[in-house]
Amino acid sequence: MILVVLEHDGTRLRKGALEAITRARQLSALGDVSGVVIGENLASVAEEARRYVGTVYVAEVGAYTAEKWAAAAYAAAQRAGAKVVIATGGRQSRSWTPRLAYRLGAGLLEDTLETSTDGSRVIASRYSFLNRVTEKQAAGLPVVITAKPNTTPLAEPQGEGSVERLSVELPAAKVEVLERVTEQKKGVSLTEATIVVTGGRGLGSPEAFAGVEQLADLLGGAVGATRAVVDAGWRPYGEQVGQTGKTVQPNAYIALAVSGAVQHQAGMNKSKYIVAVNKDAEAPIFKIADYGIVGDVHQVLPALIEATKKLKD
Ligand SMILES: Cc1cc2nc3c(=O)[nH]c(=O)nc-3n(C[C@H](O)[C@H](O)[C@H](O)COP(=O)(O)OP(=O)(O)OC[C@H]3O[C@@H](n4cnc5c(N)ncnc54)[C@H](O)[C@@H]3O)c2cc1C
Repeated sequence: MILVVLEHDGTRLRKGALEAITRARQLSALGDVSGVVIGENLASVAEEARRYVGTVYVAEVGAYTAEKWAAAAYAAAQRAGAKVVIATGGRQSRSWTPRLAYRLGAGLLEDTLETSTDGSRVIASRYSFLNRVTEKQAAGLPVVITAKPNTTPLAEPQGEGSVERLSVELPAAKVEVLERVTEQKKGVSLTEATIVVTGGRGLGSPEAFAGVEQLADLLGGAVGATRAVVDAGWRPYGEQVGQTGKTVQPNAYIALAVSGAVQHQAGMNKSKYIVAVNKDAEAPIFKIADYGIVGDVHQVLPALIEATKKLKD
């Protein structure tokens, strides 16, 4: 049996959960797929989840702590008899999956780009050594895997699974959460956005990002940035797209004054449509772009904003 720990936002499954289900289905030689939803008030996510997996285990354990998530995933893995556990890669899973792997006596394949099986082991590729190297790993069973977001197609619903409530033995908390303040983020999240508008160093200044933000807002998309821009302190690291930043897979990726270095491409080349604006016709980004405009971004971006406004009116 394969168990997928299904990430959600309290109401719906996140995109990363649908990618993790695809990963599980790709390993179907190792068993059927079940899932677990962990958190509080899980009725609606459990209902959605059962359209994707055979059994959905529901672990009502309250607000997040790494100990609770590890305990809930462990209980679900035991109940399901799972030898493979798959979760979405990210900050949160980096803290609870090692605990789970330890309790299961399992290997841990972290932040994998793709996974397959030779029948008895899971083979995975991932970036390592500060993302300078792509390496291939193999682990026997049991194994815990995290899948780097935006590397895998989203799963489609498949039938009607059952829902089972899980009783979880929670460890005594060693750390108490005294207060939790959630940042009110403007706009959509970069990794979940269907449109991403990314600005590169060729914009010339942090102020020029006002136009990037405006276009992203008009299109209902998110703002991305290259590492050159982040290193210069123009934009926060959370917006960096690429090998050492986020991987995105939107329907449309608009790259403004971005050269398209391989390390940047590693984070966006799976986008459905790529649109590039660059004054240099030889810029590498044009090699992967579906639509390209050779021109000065300071003229093209205002024109794009005006055209988008007109289309919306
Ligand atoms: C180990 C490692 C990891 C890395 N990880 C990442 C990563 O995660 N993400 C990432 O982005 N990079 C990463 N990099 C850096 C990467 O190699 C590039 O240096 C970076 O992507 C370049 O950013 P850029 O395209 O904004 O800048 P540049 O390469 O300087 O490109 C600017 C572009 O703007 C164009 N331009 C200039 N003025 C205008 C104008 N007025 N109008 C239109 N176009 C204009 C230029 O023609 C040029 O193509 C990494 C590098 C290493 C070594």
